[in-house]
Amino acid sequence: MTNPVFVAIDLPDLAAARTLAAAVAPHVGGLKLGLEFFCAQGPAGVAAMAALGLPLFLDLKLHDIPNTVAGALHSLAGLAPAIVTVHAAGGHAMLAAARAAAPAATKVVAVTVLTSLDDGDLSAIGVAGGTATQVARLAALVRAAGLDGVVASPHETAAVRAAWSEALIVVPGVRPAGSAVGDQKRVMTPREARAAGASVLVIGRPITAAADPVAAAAAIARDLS
Ligand SMILES: O=c1ccn([C@@H]2O[C@H](COP(=O)(O)O)[C@@H](O)[C@H]2O)c(=O)[nH]1
Repeated sequence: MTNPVFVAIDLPDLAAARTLAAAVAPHVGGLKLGLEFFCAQGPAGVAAMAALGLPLFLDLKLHDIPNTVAGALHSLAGLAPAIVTVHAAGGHAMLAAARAAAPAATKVVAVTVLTSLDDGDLSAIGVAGGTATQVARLAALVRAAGLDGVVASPHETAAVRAAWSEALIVVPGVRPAGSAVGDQKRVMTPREARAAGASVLVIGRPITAAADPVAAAAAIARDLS
């Protein structure tokens, strides 16, 4: 089985990010770079991380008008990320424009409901029906727009998988037993998330903030194997 874990390297410093990524590389399936890294290091930093040789997931959560998102994806094309994210709430036209603008080899997946939100948070921003309903609604929209899959929490993964069998389901909010939950609200263990049907497990702080990140990554890989 390919290792489904993409470690979230949420650091602003290139040297620190490279050192950490190189250390855990034997125990993960890929690297996820997000806004903290990209805003500090830009495309050149991403290219330097790509040189480590692992598949790269560029988690920029693009959310703008279709023309602007398409332009952003054209600008990123030279980095050839394995996976890139946009926000499903951008709507059908934006999602379709994103897929059309990305290289064919790049999987474009859309964030449904952030794993840091719960039903109360959705209600506070005017979304009725709760997280499960909203994820299902947005996953259907994402599929209709021709994307490769979604980002969802482990709690909605089985339902998304049942409705969309070939989806790439990217799952953050993953916490090994005993790990601090932090700002995440919809979590499960790596093994539970995988059993629910996750394609990719995004794991950051349980590895990167561990006293021994290599041991933490190795333990997760062992648990999943
Ligand atoms: O809904 C989402 C979408 C993206 N993320 C990103 O995943 C990692 C999670 O890091 P942890 O340290 O394991 O909490 C982080 O980079 C987020 O930007 C998410 O958590 N939820």
